[in-house]
Amino acid sequence: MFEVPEDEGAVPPERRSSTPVTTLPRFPLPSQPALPSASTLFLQGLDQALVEADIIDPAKTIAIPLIEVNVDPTTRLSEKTRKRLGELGISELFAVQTALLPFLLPLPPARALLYSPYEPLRDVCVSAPTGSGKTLAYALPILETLSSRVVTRLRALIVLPTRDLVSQVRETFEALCKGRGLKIGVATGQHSFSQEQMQLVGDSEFPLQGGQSKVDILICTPGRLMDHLKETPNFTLQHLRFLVIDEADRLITQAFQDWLAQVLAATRPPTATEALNPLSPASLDQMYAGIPYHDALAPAWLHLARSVPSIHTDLDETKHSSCQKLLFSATLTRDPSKIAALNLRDPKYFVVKESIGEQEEEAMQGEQFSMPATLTEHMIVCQTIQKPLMLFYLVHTHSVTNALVFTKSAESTTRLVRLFEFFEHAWASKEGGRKPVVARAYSSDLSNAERKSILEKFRDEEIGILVCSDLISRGIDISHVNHVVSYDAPVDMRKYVHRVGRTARAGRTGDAWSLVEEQEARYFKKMLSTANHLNQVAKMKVADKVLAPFMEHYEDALKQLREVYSRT
Ligand SMILES: Nc1ncnc2c1ncn2[C@@H]1O[C@H](COP(=O)(O)OP(=O)(O)OP(=O)(O)O)[C@@H](O)[C@H]1O
Repeated sequence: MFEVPEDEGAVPPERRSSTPVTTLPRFPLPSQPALPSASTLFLQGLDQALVEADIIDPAKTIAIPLIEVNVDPTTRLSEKTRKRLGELGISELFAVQTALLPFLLPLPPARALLYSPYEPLRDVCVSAPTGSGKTLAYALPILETLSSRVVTRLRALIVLPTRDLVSQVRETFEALCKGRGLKIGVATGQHSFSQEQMQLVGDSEFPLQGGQSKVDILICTPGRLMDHLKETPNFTLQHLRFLVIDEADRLITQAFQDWLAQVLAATRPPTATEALNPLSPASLDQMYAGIPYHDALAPAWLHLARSVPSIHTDLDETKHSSCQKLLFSATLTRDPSKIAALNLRDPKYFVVKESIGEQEEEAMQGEQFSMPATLTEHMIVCQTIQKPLMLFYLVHTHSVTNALVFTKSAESTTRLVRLFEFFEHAWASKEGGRKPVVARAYSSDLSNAERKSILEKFRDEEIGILVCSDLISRGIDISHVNHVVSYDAPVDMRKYVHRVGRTARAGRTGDAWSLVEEQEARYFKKMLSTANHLNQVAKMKVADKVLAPFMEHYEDALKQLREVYSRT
């Protein structure tokens, strides 16, 4: 039996033996491995490409040279495009554009091919602050790449969550592509389905394996895209070179008709087995009803052509779809399960944000949001009853006009506008008959034509305050918005980021004000602090005596509002 070695110091002197005891060698106690850092733990399970994202400094710009060279090696832009940008008043590339253009426009320019079946192109995910120029970051590479096309085919598809955004992005493309011969179409359901079909594919008498298109670039909402995929003869995505999903985090969570899976499937060539299986949607018989010839199939679809004898050899290389997926958002999800649904091909991530110290990075867990550097944020905690007063106070003490005011519903939007009008008329007459500040509601209750006209009036500064629901919290670009007021506090950080991002765009300054009811304050602060953003929002206290001058007119306005509602 072994004698258990004892620590000499722990044995009383009377029990210590004079003969040395043979002790077993001591081994170090098992030690705990050092704990991984908080940021390492957070990154576990994330796509490696996301971990290795390219971080781009938001302050980075590159001047667009006007010298006469065909393709400028730095910006990768052709002379025609640089000239056009100059005419549009754009003289430099913003940070997100400085990174995307070289990546998407390879040198020499001849390599910007319309098809790349043997060298699959890498997909791209971009997270960049609101107003940082993401639209041009994809519109410019699309324009430059498609300029080399001879035949019109549907080669770029841009999917956006709302009709308003579709028409905004269309305007950008039309301005940019002027004189370049590229045809741009939209599909949002604003026109009748047959009208849209005519505009997109024309008169399709008989099915063509290669499809048919009257547009090179299609900008659409997912719902109408699905309708065309299912029901428009000869509408095909096989020639797509670019699939852009803008406001990607919102769109990929929209389950509508399983739109994403269906669109992705339509960009992939069917396997030979799928093509021969009469039950498969990709079946040749179903698709082409036995038409014996093909009409310009995309390279990766050529095996479907019945008129082309398919002789397989060991040297055959797999042909890939040439479609490159580009995902954009100011709040792009880092949730691996959601990203997985996109089936990205060797994705490259670009993140535009201030680089921060290692220690700060360490302290950050969870989703990170980067805001425009030119944005100033405030929060005012108040009682529910005081919120209208706070709005009047902001308008008349902090000159909050050219402002978007966000409420939680279309109904509260209408009510607030009525109250504001009653107050404003009384207040303006008190101030010697000056013109009252005009407020209008912008909500889903209005028709398209009404919404368009209201937005135009707001752009022309005939309307000073646009009270709206979250319908326009994403993407809408109105340069003169100086203020954003969250009259009802946003319920999550994403909403907050997109709302406040309607101001401080393209390097301009802007202010965001959040009115937070006392009972919501804890939740709101927690939301900001989880996003490591609490310190960036200044807390403002507004004393009762500052609000007192507005009180009388506010009470009058409330009385008038009550009368209106009791009558209706
Ligand atoms: N290089 C540039 N020079 C000057 N203005 C630019 C440049 N790039 C974009 N802009 C302008 O900046 C504004 C914001 O651009 P854009 O709408 O693309 O932002 P965004 O990043 O998509 O924002 P959001 O996330 O809110 O949709 C637009 O008015 C656009 O014309």
